Amino acid sequence: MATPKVVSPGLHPQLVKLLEADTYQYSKGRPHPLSYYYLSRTAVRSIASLKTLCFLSFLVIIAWTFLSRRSPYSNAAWEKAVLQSSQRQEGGQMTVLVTGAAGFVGSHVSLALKKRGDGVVGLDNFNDYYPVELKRARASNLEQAGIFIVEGDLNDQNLLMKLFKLVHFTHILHLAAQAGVRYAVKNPLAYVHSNVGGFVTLLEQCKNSQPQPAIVYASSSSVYGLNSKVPFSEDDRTDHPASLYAATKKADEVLAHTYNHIYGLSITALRFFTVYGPWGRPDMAYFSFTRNIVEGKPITIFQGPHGEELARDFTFIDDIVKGCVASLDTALPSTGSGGKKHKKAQFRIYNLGNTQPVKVGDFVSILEKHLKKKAIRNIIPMPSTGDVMFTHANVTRAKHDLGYNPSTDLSTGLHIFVKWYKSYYKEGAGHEDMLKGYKPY
Ligand SMILES: O=C(O)[C@H]1O[C@H](OP(=O)(O)OP(=O)(O)OC[C@H]2O[C@@H](n3ccc(=O)[nH]c3=O)[C@H](O)[C@@H]2O)[C@H](O)[C@@H](O)[C@H]1O
Repeated sequence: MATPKVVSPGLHPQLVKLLEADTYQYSKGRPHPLSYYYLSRTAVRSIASLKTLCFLSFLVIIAWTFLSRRSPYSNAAWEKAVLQSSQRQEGGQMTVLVTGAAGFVGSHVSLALKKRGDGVVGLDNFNDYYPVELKRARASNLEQAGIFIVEGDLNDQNLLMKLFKLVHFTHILHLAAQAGVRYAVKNPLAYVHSNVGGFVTLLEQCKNSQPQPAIVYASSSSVYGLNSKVPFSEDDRTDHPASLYAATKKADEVLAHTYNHIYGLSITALRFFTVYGPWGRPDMAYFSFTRNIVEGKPITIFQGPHGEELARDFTFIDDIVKGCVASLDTALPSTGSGGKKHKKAQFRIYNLGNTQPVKVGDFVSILEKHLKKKAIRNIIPMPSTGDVMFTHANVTRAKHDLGYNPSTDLSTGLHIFVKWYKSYYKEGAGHEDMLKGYKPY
């Protein structure tokens, strides 16, 4: 092939040299090292490589930022905080993992355990079932007491593995759950995820631990469902749940039995009866009714099919805390290792109620007295969202085994709650905005 002629009159000699060199590629089949073609290709390639490098660096920075936010548990500071929180102080006998530590019951029991010297590590996913700011505020109380809350989900096997590798927990107080009876109609899978999936993930981790911890966990009065024998005793039938929430709590009880039977895990189920008190749950009636009465808004009171009033065995938080602590103190060690049970392990179920059911209308009257304000009562037929007509605990077994003795009557307990509510949500305290726009299901 003939070499193309480069005509270059009047051009700068350096440019002529380059243009001539550019023809080199035609004759030799490859670009001359001085050609435009070669130089421009090289420049383009360098720019492209630089671009790729910049893009990759950008990806790395994004991934690092994302992972470091999603997995705060991968750094040394996190491990130090967990270890510090797990340290026992003088008088402490156990090292407890409290799941749901930023929750209502979890935060109270964590503080009680820490106060007497036990090592306490919290775990909570800070979900937004009700305003998260309240959970953050509880968590900040715990932080001040030296309790670190790991932020993560129970279903995260890697997180649990890492946590159990770092700390030898003697006890697990498992209170994390998707709570609320009526919301289960709206979001059933949230209950399956937390109450069934999360519980099994935790049991799996405990079963594999060496040595295995003893487990105390929250069941619910709702497992009695349509049971009509009063008061409710632990041996009564619990196979007629009225809500999906209750069904998942019943599932927990049978799952717990299986792990106790096969793997020797020591397990105690506590059936809580409508727990109320300071730092409580905004989705529950005592809280939302208080808010509405204070704000002059109507409250909705459910009625049975023949106009009957519903009744609950409302139980004050301090009594529940005592029941939880006594259950941990009396829990025997698990008996398994290497995925096998070596002898029969402890399996217990207790009612933790107040033993004095109160009709919802009377409970509202007590609230009115403490709030010094009348409620606007809107009475409607009970919607078919899983409520039961009444609950009433027989606590003979808990009394005998745990020394459980509920001592706060509803009026005293609501007085304490109202005092807390008024100081926490007082105008200007900055907390009132937390509840704005929130409406319990
Ligand atoms: O012991 C339990 O196992 C459960 O207790 C709690 O459920 P409940 O007993 O339903 O409490 P809560 O909502 O305070 O309603 C109280 C009463 O007010 C009635 N109620 C409620 C709302 C309303 O708008 N109107 C009304 O009449 C209502 O019908 C009821 O009669 C926990 O939420 C739950 O997580 C679980 O732990």
